[in-house]
Amino acid sequence: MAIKNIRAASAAGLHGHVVVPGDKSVSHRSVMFAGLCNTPVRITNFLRAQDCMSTVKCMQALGVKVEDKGDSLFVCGNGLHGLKEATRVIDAGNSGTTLRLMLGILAGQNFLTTFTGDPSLSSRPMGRVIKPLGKMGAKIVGRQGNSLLPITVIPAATALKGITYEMPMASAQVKSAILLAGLYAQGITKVIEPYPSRDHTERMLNAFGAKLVKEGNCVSIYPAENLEAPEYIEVPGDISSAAYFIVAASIIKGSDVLIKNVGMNETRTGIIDVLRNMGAAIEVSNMRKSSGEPVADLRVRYARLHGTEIKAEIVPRLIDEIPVITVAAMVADGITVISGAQELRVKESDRIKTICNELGKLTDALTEKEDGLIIKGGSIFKTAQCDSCNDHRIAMSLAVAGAAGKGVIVDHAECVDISYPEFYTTLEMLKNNSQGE
Ligand SMILES: O=C(O)C1=C[C@@H](OP(=O)(O)O)[C@@H](O)[C@H](O)C1
Ligand SMILES: C=C(OP(=O)(O)O)C(=O)O
Repeated sequence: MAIKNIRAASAAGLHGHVVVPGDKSVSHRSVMFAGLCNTPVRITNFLRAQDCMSTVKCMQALGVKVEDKGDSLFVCGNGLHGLKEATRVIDAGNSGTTLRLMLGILAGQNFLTTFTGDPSLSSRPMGRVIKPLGKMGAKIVGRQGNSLLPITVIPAATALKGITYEMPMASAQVKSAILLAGLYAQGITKVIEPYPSRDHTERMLNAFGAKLVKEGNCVSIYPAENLEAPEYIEVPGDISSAAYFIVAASIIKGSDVLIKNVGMNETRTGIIDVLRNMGAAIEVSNMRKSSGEPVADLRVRYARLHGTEIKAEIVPRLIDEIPVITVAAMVADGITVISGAQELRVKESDRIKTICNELGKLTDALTEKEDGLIIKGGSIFKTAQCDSCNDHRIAMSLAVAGAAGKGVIVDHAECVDISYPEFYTTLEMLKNNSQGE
């Protein structure tokens, strides 16, 4: 499936209900942290997509037993100090989260590990975790002055030491890598971020008995002797996957869609705040907790949207949703300006460029800025053949734009398998449901 032909939605719009798959960030962490315990952990609603499977293979290579029994994933580790040296180079695939968090876990081990990855991951900056881990005493080397894959973690001569680190960017991956290394360090490790990023690591480590203290944008972790897992973890639905249907239902006339079991952690709900601010009709109901994370059902109906301004402080709360928010802004009345989003340049693709080049084939509305975009709303959609550039979030955003406009052909469409393998089937199902179902 190298090419996918997405047809425009009918005049009836999108209808029906969707249960989005498990959250990617929480799935990664569940298998990593469970693998650092010495009692078995059952994980339900684990995201079986390529990125999370990279994490599973990584933990298996380090001696952790992970078994998929259909409805649940069973993880059985050998304790916080029980990881074993892998016999081969470990492939982190396309997943930045896998590689960066694993570097944090491995920084304090007394064995050697070498990582590789796909061409996209091999061009993404890793100095942002290697530098602070180096300050803690870790020995990590890589290509291009210890900044790119392949990367080797060398056993450190002495124990890691806690540091206070002021992060130059708001990044949950960098924060998490340092906090994980902090579990193995002597003394307290403190991380300060410019703006709050997703806090799944802090919540889950806390539930596993680690001592963390949060004060504003600063979080400290104490060294741990061991981690104690709950018997089971239920992964909430991924709001980043729900985002495509939240936007599609908001911009396709006649739509009325119910999205069930969506993770509502407030470090992730920036998209709801922004779309509501643009006039979207999003109703939240059935708010509850799922293994320490808030979840809810979302009813989204078509509404006329207007342009907005998205600034640096909210960007970490919606970083992965900016490609699809751009699609909403292309339809909205007036101008939308996105600033402070330069982190998009170091994702699976340079997302600012890819958005402008590929979504730009469907409209004249987009202007590139160094740190974001200017989007002229109310634009006429054309149809075109566009390239996802092997970036899953771009592929799904192109599909939403095609469904909302005049259709689109997506090249390298199969990359949705990174985070949402059932995406195209679900979109077609919503398009085919008759109105008032
Ligand atoms: O910690 C995580 O699970 C993630 C953090 C974000 O990356 P950064 O922390 O690099 O911004 C996000 O883009 C990525 O999809 C998942
Ligand atoms: C940036 C993403 O993931 P990662 O950094 O884990 O590759 C993403 O899923 O959009």
